[in-house]
Amino acid sequence: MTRVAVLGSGNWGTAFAMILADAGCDVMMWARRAEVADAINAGRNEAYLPELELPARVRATVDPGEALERAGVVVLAVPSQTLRDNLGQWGDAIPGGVPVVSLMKGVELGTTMRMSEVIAEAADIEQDRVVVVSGPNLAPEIALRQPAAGVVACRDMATAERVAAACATPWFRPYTDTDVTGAEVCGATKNVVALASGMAEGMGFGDNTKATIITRGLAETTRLGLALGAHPQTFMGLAGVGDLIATCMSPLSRNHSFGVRLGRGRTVAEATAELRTTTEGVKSCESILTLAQQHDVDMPICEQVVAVIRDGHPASEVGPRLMSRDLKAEKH
Ligand SMILES: NC(=O)C1=CN([C@@H]2O[C@H](COP(=O)(O)OP(=O)(O)OC[C@H]3O[C@@H](n4cnc5c(N)ncnc54)[C@H](O)[C@@H]3O)[C@@H](O)[C@H]2O)C=CC1
Ligand SMILES: O=C(CO)COP(=O)(O)O
Repeated sequence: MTRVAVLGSGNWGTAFAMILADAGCDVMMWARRAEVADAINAGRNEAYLPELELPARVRATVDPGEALERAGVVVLAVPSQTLRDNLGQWGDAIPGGVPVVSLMKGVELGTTMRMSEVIAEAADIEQDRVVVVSGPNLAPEIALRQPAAGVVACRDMATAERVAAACATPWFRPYTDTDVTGAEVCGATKNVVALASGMAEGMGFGDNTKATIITRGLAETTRLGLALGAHPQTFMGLAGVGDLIATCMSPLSRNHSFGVRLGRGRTVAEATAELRTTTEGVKSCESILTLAQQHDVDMPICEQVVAVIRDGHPASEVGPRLMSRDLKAEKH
């Protein structure tokens, strides 16, 4: 039986812990706050997923050393922008040789590094044992054990297979892959596209508009990914199209909900205060745009999301700006 450490006891850490337990693993979670660890040990993470009754195999502690002790797999589920700090605090306690799984969907501000790169650098982990899990996996639906699939990507296929085996259940189906870069670019960028899709919804636009944003969002995600060396097929898969559809259309997505508020005229500060949760695209839009500029990649939707979020432009200006650009061929 695999013992898994899940570092981060928020929405996705908790839902993924349940997947692992359902797949037969013993799970030890690390929580920042004692009341969260206590609640998990009592069977329910009241602060994040109160409706979910956790399997008895899921336990929690506030001591990262205790969580990581004897772990055969380590899973990281913290916000992208705090990951480096988190690893600074407990990265040394990660056991040697075991797979380290990133559940994060973001790009680090300042460095423009993907999460696997931050993990490798900050915790001195070989890239061959860094694994990325991505796909259309909204935590509240996962917590209800609704059928879903995801991608488990690692440069080393045998390591991807090992992690896939640790999280395969009758209702969660992991597909293995070796395209870590593609999975990460998809996961981070779809949050930015979901902000744009949410803005459109908040302004009262319907499904044609959202489908247009999703499809053109996929085009710019693909351009960025290919420039970074990703495999073209990844963008058509679960981490690409799959997660774009889920996140851009679902009211359960925090990025989508944040965008809806902006579309209704709220400021970034107001939307942040209303939602009070991790909304990765709000920070990563800027680092993704910088990454695109570094690689001379055109990302007009991302550019407009940055104009609204960083520069305070009204969401109502996004549509006219995108629609009035020079006409071009679709496959470009
Ligand atoms: N919630 C979802 O449906 C999904 C989330 N993800 C990704 O998983 C990652 C984590 O997201 P969630 O679990 O939803 O976030 P969350 O906000 O629900 O939980 C974040 C966890 O990180 C911990 N944490 C550690 N250090 C922190 C710090 N300095 N500041 C704030 N929190 C800190 C928090 O205590 C909390 O346990 C994100 O990158 C997100 O994009 C990916 C797929 C699905
Ligand atoms: O990544 C997710 C679903 O796959 C979760 O999306 P949000 O972070 O927008 O809630």
